[in-house]
Amino acid sequence: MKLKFTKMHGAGNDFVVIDAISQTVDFTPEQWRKLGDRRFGIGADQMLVVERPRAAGVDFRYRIYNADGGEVEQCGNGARAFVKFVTDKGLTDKRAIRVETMAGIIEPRLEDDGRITVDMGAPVLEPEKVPFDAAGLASRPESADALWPLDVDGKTAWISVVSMGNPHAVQVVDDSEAAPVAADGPAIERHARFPKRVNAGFMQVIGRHEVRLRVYERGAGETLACGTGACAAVVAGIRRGLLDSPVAVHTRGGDLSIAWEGPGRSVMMTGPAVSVFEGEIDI
Ligand SMILES: N[C@@H](CCC[C@H](N)C(=O)O)C(=O)O
Repeated sequence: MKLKFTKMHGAGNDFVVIDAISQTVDFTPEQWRKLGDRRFGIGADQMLVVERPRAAGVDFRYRIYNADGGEVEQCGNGARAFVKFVTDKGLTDKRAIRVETMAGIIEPRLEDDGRITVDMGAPVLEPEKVPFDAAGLASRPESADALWPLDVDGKTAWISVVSMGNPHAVQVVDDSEAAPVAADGPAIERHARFPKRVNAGFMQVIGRHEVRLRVYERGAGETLACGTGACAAVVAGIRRGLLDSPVAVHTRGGDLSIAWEGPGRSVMMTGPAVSVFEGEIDI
């Protein structure tokens, strides 16, 4: 079949976005992998699928597939791309949209300056719900957070665990550019203590309102930016007493602004979304 798509990115985290309202989309993991493949397909970190809603009181449903073909719960940069897509395609004229994801309902809003703010919901901080298997580990209390010792190829990484609908392990490093993202990222992603695998964040604190962040993403490898990773890192930094809201998060692909007023409150993420080109592929 011929599939119409739009290639987009949010701070360099790139997406193939597909309208599944006007097209039938029911692909195997192999087909998702082909779409995400940078040599044999289109190439993207994630594929985003826009569908009609299932629940009452929401505008759309959107689904997320990693480049490895697996469907996942949440994608922060993708949520912004989703808003630009449905707006540009004339699928809605609302500026505030309610959208179902596998992780629940999120509420993105198109700002006057073209950036998009997403209410990403409240972070989940209980290790077992991330999920993280903490059995037998002694945590190190740090301000309101608990750091967990994770054995990574014989070294100990002290991590915070946070779910933004999807799982994150965040560690603070002295220099994010020198951090062992390529070496340690895959080992953390598939560490036995994370039964659903995990996104591994490496955060350098620049000041109380500013960090640099690199993320080795579950199912995609290191990306130029990770929206939920930025939310999780800021939540961890605030809980550790290192940061105050709002926080500017510098990634290799651009900047995001993250605000969080504390436990039980939503994390608000603001950033760009860009359309790059449209196309059609045989799939
Ligand atoms: N790039 C995303 C996260 C996409 C999903 C992630 N790789 C996972 O498997 O949880 C973002 O911007 O949040």
